[in-house]
Amino acid sequence: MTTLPDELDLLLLPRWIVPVVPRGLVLEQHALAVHQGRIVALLPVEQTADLKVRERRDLPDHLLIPGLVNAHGHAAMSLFRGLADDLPLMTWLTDHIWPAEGRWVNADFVRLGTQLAIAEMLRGGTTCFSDMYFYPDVAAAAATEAGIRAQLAFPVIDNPIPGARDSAEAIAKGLKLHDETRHNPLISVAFGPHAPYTVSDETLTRVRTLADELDLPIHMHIHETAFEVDEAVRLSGQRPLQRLQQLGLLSPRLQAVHVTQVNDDDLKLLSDYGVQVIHCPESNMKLASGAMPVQQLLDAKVNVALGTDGAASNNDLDMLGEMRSAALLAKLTAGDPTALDAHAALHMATLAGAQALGLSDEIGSLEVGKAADLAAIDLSALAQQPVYQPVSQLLYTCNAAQVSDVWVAGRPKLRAGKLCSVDTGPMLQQANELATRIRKGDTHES
Ligand SMILES: CSC[C@H]1O[C@@H](n2cnc3c(O)ncnc32)[C@H](O)[C@@H]1O
Ligand SMILES: [Zn+2]
Repeated sequence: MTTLPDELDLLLLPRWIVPVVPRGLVLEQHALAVHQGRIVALLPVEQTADLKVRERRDLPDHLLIPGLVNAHGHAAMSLFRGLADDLPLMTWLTDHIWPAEGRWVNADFVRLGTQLAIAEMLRGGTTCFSDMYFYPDVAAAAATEAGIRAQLAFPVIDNPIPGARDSAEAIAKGLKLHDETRHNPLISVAFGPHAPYTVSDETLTRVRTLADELDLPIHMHIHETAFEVDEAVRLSGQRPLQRLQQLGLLSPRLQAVHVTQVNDDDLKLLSDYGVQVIHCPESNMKLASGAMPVQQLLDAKVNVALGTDGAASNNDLDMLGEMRSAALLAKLTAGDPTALDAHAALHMATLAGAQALGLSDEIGSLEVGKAADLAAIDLSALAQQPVYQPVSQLLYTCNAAQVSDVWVAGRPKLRAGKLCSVDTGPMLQQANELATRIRKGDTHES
């Protein structure tokens, strides 16, 4: 047994611990010890009596789990929450979201929207998120300041975008961000080619070459709707996944987001190439984009992570709610109530997310040596009694409101339901002032 430090930074004593590895394990009468930002022990409570600790937290009604990993979103779009609802994807994007982005998105917008999204995510137990949005350098700074883990997928599109005149400039800026953040333990950077229908073969080839050279992930919306796939077949005779295979993009470093359209050939490609797949069930349902065949993918040994997508299409960033939606939708899609059980859904929202983002050596499960990214959920509410199985309760009765405490790399971010060191007042005031102007169609952007 490894020796513990003379004095531990933190000792947590929750009612239950679900470490996610090994799958299905629920520990009672156990404690988790944290030192210098890392998990240093998971041990029976009776072995903790003589331990010297700086802080000891009793969590008598709580379930301790790994921090949730939101594997896909557009954080700053929190400022567009509710702007355009109940529409299909392409109408939503082309008639509402893209015009609004062209008019309103600048560095200040991204700073405020990302700060707001981070506050919401920490409040709901998310300790790591993947973001694909404009001004990724600004989003990286907001994440660093808040002390949350993030993957920034810098956007690459064959059109001018806020913050970059063309794809070459977007790539140059993205690689600069990669260089500047290489020593930042909370930040990682990925290529973010938006979607098969907005990025040319030439640009995708450039992305693939650079991603191979630098060993960086590629994060992309793929096979989101039947329309996307049918249009690609109509125009080129190929499904997007076939095209990406030809261009050399399929690999375990590809993070394919949405993937609601999967025929047998697609399934084989995803499985053979070890592509990471990211499921966004609520966005897919709200835009009626389609339903990912989750159980089929899992049966084919494809890693499936979970994401909320942006707040403009979800409309929240609540990963516990997303887990429940994923489980319910998987059962309906498979016609099988055993599909995506509670432990499988928790795995999807934690370790599978970490694996998809290339971070599973560091986060995603409660194992000695991993970073202390943790969430405690209070299961004492009336509507949660009695508790036969805490993970069942977590999945089928909880949402963000029951998350009580959150740590990232051992640092407290939420304590007894209150965000630590974030004053949401000014942020909310600015967000509401901006929303008033957006609603009125104000043309002045300062
Ligand atoms: C290149 S920055 C991200 C870009 O993507 C847009 N977006 C948001 N949600 C979706 C979605 O579900 N599918 C495709 N594109 C989406 C966002 O508005 C930005 O323009
Ligand atoms: Zn998206």
